[in-house]
Amino acid sequence: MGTELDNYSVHEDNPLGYGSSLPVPSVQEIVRNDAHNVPERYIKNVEDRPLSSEKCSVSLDIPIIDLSLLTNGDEDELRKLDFACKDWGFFQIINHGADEVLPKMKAAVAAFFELPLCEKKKYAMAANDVQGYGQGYVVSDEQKLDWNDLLFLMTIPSSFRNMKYWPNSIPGFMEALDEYSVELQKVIDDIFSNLSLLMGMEGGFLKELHGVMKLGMRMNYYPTCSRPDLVLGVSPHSDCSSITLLLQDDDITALQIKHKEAWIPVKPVPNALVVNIGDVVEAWSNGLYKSIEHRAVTNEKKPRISVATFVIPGEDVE
Ligand SMILES: O=C(O)CCC(=O)C(=O)O
Ligand SMILES: [Fe+2]
Repeated sequence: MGTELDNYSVHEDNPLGYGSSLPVPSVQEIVRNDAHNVPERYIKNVEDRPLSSEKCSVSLDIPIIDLSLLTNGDEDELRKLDFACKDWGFFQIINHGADEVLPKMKAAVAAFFELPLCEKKKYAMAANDVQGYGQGYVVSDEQKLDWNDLLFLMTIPSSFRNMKYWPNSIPGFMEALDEYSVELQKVIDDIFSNLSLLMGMEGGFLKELHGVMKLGMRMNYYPTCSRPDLVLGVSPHSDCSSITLLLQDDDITALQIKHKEAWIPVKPVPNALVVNIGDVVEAWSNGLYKSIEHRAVTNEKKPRISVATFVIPGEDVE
């Protein structure tokens, strides 16, 4: 199982210590040149394909948590959150207060991927970095690749920003990321204060446990694929964040999570954010809350955009 943002040691020339990636072609460009081309390197081994022998169940939905109820101290909703973290490791939040900025954020990300390749390449990930435009964590020439292009940026704290990766030709791009980061921080505070209560701690406990809390945003672009049965948008992995918040298109079901040995599709709820427990909270909760394996599939009809925001504790945190 691959894990986002971990399994790497800190290098002197790699300020974030998240490792580095070999350059591979833009999938968006492969599809633009020939919509029917699915190069060998993207074709998963039979057992790893989206519809391999594993059960695919469509009858279950992950829990939906009303964040406004939680902030009003609703005990039933708090119990629901506890169940969601234990039994699913995933939930969707509604009434989170960030609705207004979501379309702006989606538009900013879409505008970036609409830029011509030569323009996007100005922001290409350097060999020793994870920030920038690229194709994820490629460590070997033999590795099977995912059907996905991405732009990864640290947004908070601003001292972790590397401005050479921030597209400056898109009006409103920085404002959208700034606003989205500010709104998400409030949502994150609310979630952690409720998780702290569930763990029998003071409301501010888990937030403080992070030390310097950082936000890293992985903006994903999944082009259409003529053979969605052969490829994966993102291979199965768990996030090594404390929690991750996912913004996704309202009309495409692509994210799948491992639940009781089956891959369960996460049906988008308009304006909701998908939240998942990462490896850090799994450890902090002594394994009570689960960091669940997930993956994304592709489709033939419509490209998809998602933004995964990883909440990352300070380096010195146990
Ligand atoms: O796009 C998705 O639905 C999932 C993305 C994801 O899991 C990630 O970026 O870590
Ligand atoms: Fe993920």
